[in-house]
Amino acid sequence: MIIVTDPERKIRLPFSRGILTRSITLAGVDVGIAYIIATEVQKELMERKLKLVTTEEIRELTYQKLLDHGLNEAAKRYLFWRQFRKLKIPITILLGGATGVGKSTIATELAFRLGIRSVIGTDTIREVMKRIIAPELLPDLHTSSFLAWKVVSSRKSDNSPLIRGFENQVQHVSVGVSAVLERAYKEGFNTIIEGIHLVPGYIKLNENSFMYVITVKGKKDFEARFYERARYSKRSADYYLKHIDAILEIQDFIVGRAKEYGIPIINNVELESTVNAIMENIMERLMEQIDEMVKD
Ligand SMILES: Nc1ncnc2c1ncn2[C@@H]1O[C@H](COP(=O)(O)OP(=O)(O)O)[C@@H](O)[C@H]1O
Ligand SMILES: O=C(O)[C@@H](COP(=O)(O)O)OP(=O)(O)O
Repeated sequence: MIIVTDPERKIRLPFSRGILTRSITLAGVDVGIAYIIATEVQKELMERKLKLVTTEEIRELTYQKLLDHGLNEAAKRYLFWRQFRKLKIPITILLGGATGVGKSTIATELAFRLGIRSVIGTDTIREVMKRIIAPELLPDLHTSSFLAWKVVSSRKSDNSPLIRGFENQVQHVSVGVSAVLERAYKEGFNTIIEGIHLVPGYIKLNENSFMYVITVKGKKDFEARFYERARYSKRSADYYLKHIDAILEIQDFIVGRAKEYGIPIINNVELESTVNAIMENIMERLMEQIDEMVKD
């Protein structure tokens, strides 16, 4: 058995092809190829008759194998994500977008790949706030975002009553979102927040906040997502399909805000490419930061 040691983190663990495969997939490598590379690394370690190997030696060997497979970009990403985890830079990822676009699915996949344990939905924050603030006080909290307009007579604005009602709910839920964000910044832990209430311009971001607006093109795609979600949750597709025009109008409003505030918009066609696009973007921005840190 090969024992892996990390003097810095004072750990000694048996070599695991599964753990190495997962960290290679973090670099955006297909899991099948990642497994092949992890197997090659294991084979080489066994041929060297090594009983004890450091994480640094595994990193170098894996990096070389990625290059041998012609995966140069993935090799760079592999080194980056390992360096990122060592640097312990606390990051917050925020995924906004209309209901049903795929935010919580993407959040779960990102959390797995980045080893982030704290993931919270704004609909959960809203549920907590609903228990504390009675409908008589804030009626818009106690309904879906696309129905809030029915219970509030909001201030005059250029927007439609639907959007004014939606903005009301966003403004109120943003109080809870900001509380979660501030705690994450103060405690210095990585967190992912996802939900329709993450609308650009409603929450304060810092240099380690990475916000994205997720979209789905058109009614057909929304329909498929609602039916897919209804297969394993109690959120009935018909309820959302009945309000599809309102949901589309809200998506347009959120996209407009994203363009106004320079927030990346990602059309969520295929989960894998959406997750990779977000990780690429985070990596690029973090690498700039790390370069700045090294320069200073
Ligand atoms: N890229 C995708 N392609 C196909 N289906 C997806 C994709 N992303 C998410 N889904 C599915 O769409 C449904 C809605 O996703 P979900 O994450 O619940 O949306 P949201 O959190 O934005 O309301 C889920 O059943 C999910 O499995
Ligand atoms: O208010 C809304 O539009 C959705 C938001 O759900 P997410 O998109 O945040 O999952 O909550 P629901 O109506 O299901 O209670």
